[in-house]
Order: sequence, then C-alpha cells, then structure tokens
Amino acid sequence: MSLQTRLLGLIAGLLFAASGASWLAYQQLSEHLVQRWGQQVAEVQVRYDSARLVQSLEREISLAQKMANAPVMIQWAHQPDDPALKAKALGQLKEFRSSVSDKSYFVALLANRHYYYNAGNDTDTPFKYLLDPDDADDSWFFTLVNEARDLSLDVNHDTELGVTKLWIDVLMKDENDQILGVMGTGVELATLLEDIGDVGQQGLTTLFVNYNGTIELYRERNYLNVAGLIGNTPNATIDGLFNDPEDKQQILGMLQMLKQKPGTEGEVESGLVTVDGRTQLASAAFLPSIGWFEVTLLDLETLLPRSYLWPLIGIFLASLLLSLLVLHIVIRSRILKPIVTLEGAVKKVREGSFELPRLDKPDNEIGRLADHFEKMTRSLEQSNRELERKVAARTDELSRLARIDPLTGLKNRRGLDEVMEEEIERAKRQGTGFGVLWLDIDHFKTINDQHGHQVGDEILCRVSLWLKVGVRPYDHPGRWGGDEFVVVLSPCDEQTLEQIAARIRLLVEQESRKTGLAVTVSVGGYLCQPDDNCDAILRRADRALYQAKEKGRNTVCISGMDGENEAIVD
Ligand SMILES: Nc1nc2c(ncn2[C@@H]2O[C@H](COP(=O)(O)OP(=O)(O)OP(=O)(O)O)[C@@H](O)[C@H]2O)c(=O)[nH]1
Repeated sequence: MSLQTRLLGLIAGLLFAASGASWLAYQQLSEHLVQRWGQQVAEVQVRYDSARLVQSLEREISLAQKMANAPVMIQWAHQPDDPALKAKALGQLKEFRSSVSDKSYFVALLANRHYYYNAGNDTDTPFKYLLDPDDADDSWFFTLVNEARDLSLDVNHDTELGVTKLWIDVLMKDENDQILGVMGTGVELATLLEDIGDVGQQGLTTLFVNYNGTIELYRERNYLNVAGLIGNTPNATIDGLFNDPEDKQQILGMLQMLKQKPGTEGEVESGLVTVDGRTQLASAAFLPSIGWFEVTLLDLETLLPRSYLWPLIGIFLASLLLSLLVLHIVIRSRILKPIVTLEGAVKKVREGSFELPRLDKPDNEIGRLADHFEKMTRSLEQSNRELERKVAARTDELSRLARIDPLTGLKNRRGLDEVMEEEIERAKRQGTGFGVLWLDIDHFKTINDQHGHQVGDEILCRVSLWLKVGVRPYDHPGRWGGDEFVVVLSPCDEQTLEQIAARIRLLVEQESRKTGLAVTVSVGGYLCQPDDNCDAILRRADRALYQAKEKGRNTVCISGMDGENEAIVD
C-alpha cells in the first residue's frame, strides 16, 4: 500500500473517529437539552392548564362546596326521610341548579343511599334511584365516601343524558366531620375542552389523570376518540398507554413521586418512554386545585425530527470529502511528489550518474532535504571528477614509468617494443623503412669489477646522455637491459643509419675520455624493410652488433654491409 493511501486512510479514520465521538457527544447533549426543554414546556403547560382549568371550574366548585355545606342540606342529609327538610333542600337545590352552568345537580345521601339528579328538564322533581354497593356503576359513590376526599373530579359517561361529563363531587360533612353524602354538578366535557383550549402544537399531547391514575381527559379529542379510552374504556389508566413494562413502571413511579409531595404545584417529573413505537418525553405534574395529574407527552421525532440533521450530515460529509481532497493534493504536491523525485535522483546517483532530474523543493523539511541532496551530489560529482583526473594522471604516469628505465631515464624494453611496433606499422602503411641501432658497452663487466657497480651505473647514465645528444630529436633511444642500448631512427636511410651510428660511437669515445674513465661502445645497425617483423629486426641488429664485437669492439657494423650480409642473412 502506498504512503499516500496509508496517510489518507489514517486521516479519514481519525476524522471518522472524531466525528463519531462528536456525534455521540451531540446526541448526549441534544437529549439532555431536549429533556430540559421538555421539562420546562411541561412546567409552563402545567401552570397554564392549572390556571385555565381552575378558572373554568372554580366557580362551579365553589358553588357546589357552598351548597354542600348549606345547613339545610346538612339537616336533610341527617334526616333524609323528613319531607319538610327534603322540600327545603330541594328548593335550595333548585336555586343552585339555576346558578351553575350545567343547570344540573346531583345529591347522593349516605343515610338512605338515595341518589337525586335534576338535569334541568323543567321539572322540580328530581330523578331518583337507590345506590347499590354491589353495582359497579355506583362504586364511585362508595369509593368517594371511603376515601373521604373533600373534592373529587371525575369524567363519566352519562347514559341517561348521553353525554360525557366532568363531575364535580363534593363531600357533604357536618360540623363533626361526619360524612353524610356527596353532591355536586357536572360540566360538559366538550365545553370544558373548549375552555382549556388546544395549544395546537404538533407532537405535544396532554392527558389529565385522576388521583388513581385513571385517564380523565385528553387534550386532543380526536386522539381521545381514536384511543377509545374515554367512553368505551372509562377506567383506562395511564400505564395502559405503554407497552413496555419499564415504561409503565416509570410513569406510575413518577405519579407516586408527585403524590409524596402534594401541594407542590409546578413540580415536574419526567422521563423517556415509547408510545406507538415513538420515543416521547413524558412529563407529569400535579394540579392540587383539582386533584389531577397532568401528563404531557412530547414526541421527540416530531419536535426534533432527525431529518433536520440530514443537511448537517450532508455538510459534514461534503466537508470531509473536501478535506480529504485538499489533504490528498497537499500530501501529493508537498510530500509525495518531492519524495518520489528525490528517490529517482538517489537511484540515478547510486547507478553512477550525476545527471539529476529537476527536484521539487517545497518550503518544508523535504524541500530542504532535496536541496541538501542536490548540493551533496554536485560536490560528489566534483570530487569524482577530480579523483578521475588524478587517477588518469597517475595512470598515465605509471604507464609512462612502466616504459622508462629508472636508472637512465631512457625508454626501457617495453617502451622500445611499442615504438618498434608503431614504426613497423607505419613502415607497412607508408612503404618506408626505419633504422635500428643496437649498442653494447665494451668490457663493461671489467669496469664494474674494477670500479664497482656505482661507477658502472654512472657510466650507464653518461652513455645514455651521449646517446640522446647523438640522435635526432625525433629518434627513440632506449636501454634494452644491462649495458645494452637500442636506438630506433625514423625516418631513416642507409646513409643516415651509418652516420648516426658512427656519431654515437665517436661521441662516447671522445666524451668518456674527458671524464677520466674512457669507455667505448660497439654498434650494430639494421635498416628495416616494410615487411620485417620485430623479432627479425632485433635479431639482425643483434647480429650486426655481434659482428662489431667480433671486429674488435668500438666499431660500427651495419647489417647487410661490408660482406657481413651473407653472415646475417637467414
Ligand atoms: N653497474 C651495473 N652493471 C650492470 C648492470 N646491468 C648489467 N651489468 C653488468 O654488465 C656486465 C655486462 O657484461 P657483458 O656485456 O656480458 O660483457 P662485457 O664485459 O661488456 O664484455 P663485452 O660485451 O664482450 O665487451 C655484467 O657484468 C653485468 O653484471 C647495471 O645496471 N649496472
């Protein structure tokens, strides 16, 4: 995997990890905020509803309480079968009926279990029946008496009138707190709901739950009808709304908590629940004036739809892609491309070439590295050139030394061989000859023996010097070995060969005499022909030298002259 892929992968991974963490933090925060917000909404709602509901029922409740405490009612409740007391009480109730909005009243007396009801049908004689403790329809009465709550509000369907009403039940008690019965009036649910008003907020549902957890009112009537909780299922309890046992327990727990601090209006308990598969924030508060709980359900998906987040997620993904693209471009241009170019340059130098490609030098560590490398390569190239020059010079010198005799400074045998080869080639090319002289110092052994090797060496050096003086500038004198010297004369003819040979012999004789130690040389010469080879040439010159020695030394003998011809011809 390339460095670029790895880097981008790593960065993308880090970005995703950071995004994941941010997303979790966002969810936590938003959940917390929504809960806080929901709680505040519920608190506001409770205050608002408490005011509206109480305002709407306050007058009716007050009238009912006043009526329930009226002496005429208390007296009648003590003696329900007294016709005079009954007539007085019914007279008062007639007034009461005309003053309440529902134009109805009911009275249920504990002493004779008689239930009186007048719904304002223009008759003063109330409807009457006997309350039966075993009849479920009458259980409300006995429950209220048992609970001994001064005021209770209940929603019940009136089968007689065919309406659903909120009943205001007021306990009748004498001065000794003896419970005598229950009386009150009703409020038509439709009217009440109109009074409370619908806030019309989508995703917000309000329920009114009585002290025992039974749902009394829904804010949305449609929902109420659809749910069928009121009317069809009059005793539906709040926990019946939820499927999850934990949710049921939670909502009942919330009501229980509120029950434990009665009278603290505005106190709100809340928690997340699921209704119809949707997460809702349930908040409950107690309305002490009517003894009900108000439960608000906030549908979080409606109030804070996830679709709101799509643009956010889109922006996030777009910026992620853009960031990766920018990173890709930056990494490529500022890091990878310079590194790849540098790698190519390093490879070239490693292979011995100093021809560097143009290096990318971004303004960073890599750019500085490339710059250092370029300078280092230039310096290396210079050192290399200098080294090569020195090696070449040294090689030339060695080559030259390999062809030079160290004692005399003349060409040695190898040098002479090369010159001979060149001359043979040239002779062949041009069809011209060249001359070879072979010299040997006479009785050199005796000189060595008598005067020592040091003197012998000096003699060798002097002879070399005279040899150089005796030949032309373009001739090639050399020391063949020991006390033997060879001179290659080019160009040359017979006359020149003889002249130079004689001149050398004479020069050595005369000059050496001046030194006090006279030496002579014998010289053999040969004028080479274009088709001669090196061995043949040297053999002929050597034979000529031999002839010169034979003739008494200090003599020149040219091959093929003075009758020597027959002697040296192969
Ligand atoms: N001092 C010195 N002597 C050398 C050197 N190389 C060879 N010799 C000696 O040169 C002598 C050559 O002797 P030869 O050429 O055989 O005989 P010669 O005494 O010259 O007699 P002819 O050549 O017959 O006249 C030998 O004694 C070698 O030891 C050298 O570099 N320095």
